[in-house]
Amino acid sequence: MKLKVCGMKYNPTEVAELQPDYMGFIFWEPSSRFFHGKTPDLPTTIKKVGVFVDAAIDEIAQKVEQHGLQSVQLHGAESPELCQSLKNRFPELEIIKVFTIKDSFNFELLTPYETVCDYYLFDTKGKLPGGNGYTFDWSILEDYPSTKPYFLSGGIGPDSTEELKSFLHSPASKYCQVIDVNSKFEIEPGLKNIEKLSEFKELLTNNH
Ligand SMILES: O=C(O)c1ccccc1N[C@@H]1O[C@H](COP(=O)(O)O)[C@@H](O)[C@H]1O
Repeated sequence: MKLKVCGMKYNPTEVAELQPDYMGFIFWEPSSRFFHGKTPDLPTTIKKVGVFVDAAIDEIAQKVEQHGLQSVQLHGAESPELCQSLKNRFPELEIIKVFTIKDSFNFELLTPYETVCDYYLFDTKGKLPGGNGYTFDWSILEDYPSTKPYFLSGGIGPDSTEELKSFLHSPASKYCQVIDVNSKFEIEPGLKNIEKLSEFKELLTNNH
């Protein structure tokens, strides 16, 4: 099982030393984890993800080039057309389209995105577009109708380990490829708790 650590701000270099598979930088200004400045160079084994919320395609494209992003996480109501345009401009770019879940989810919403994105990411619906720190009922994913790999996200923290272990051994996780963590591994927004992340990574490695 792969790991994405999102919301880099104050200590990305220490996070990179843990060798997660993905590291996310939030390019949505209202976020307390908004990243400005130069992103660090990362080992080639770590994909650099830019997180956007309803940004214009030119802004996304500019950030892809400026920061050498390998992936973009589209966390708003981005259309399938926007995803397709990004693919046309950057054929190698991984496109992760986010869908938020509350008590239930209409999986038909995925259909228009099946051919235009590489991954889905399931997060919990909350007041903010992301980074709310709440989990959703993962058993909803028992009805996942696609074969596209997905990221599991939303409020996953050090206390989620037992629940996560049981999810990862259930059929609902068949297409789950990445566990995405953010606010629950922080000392303050954007400052990640390296010790807790290291323990969590160990758990993921030992379970898959
Ligand atoms: O973290 C933020 O501030 C944020 C703002 C806008 C869009 C996405 C954001 N974070 C993403 O939200 C999910 C879940 O985070 P959490 O575990 O609930 O804190 C994660 O993918 C972050 O990338």
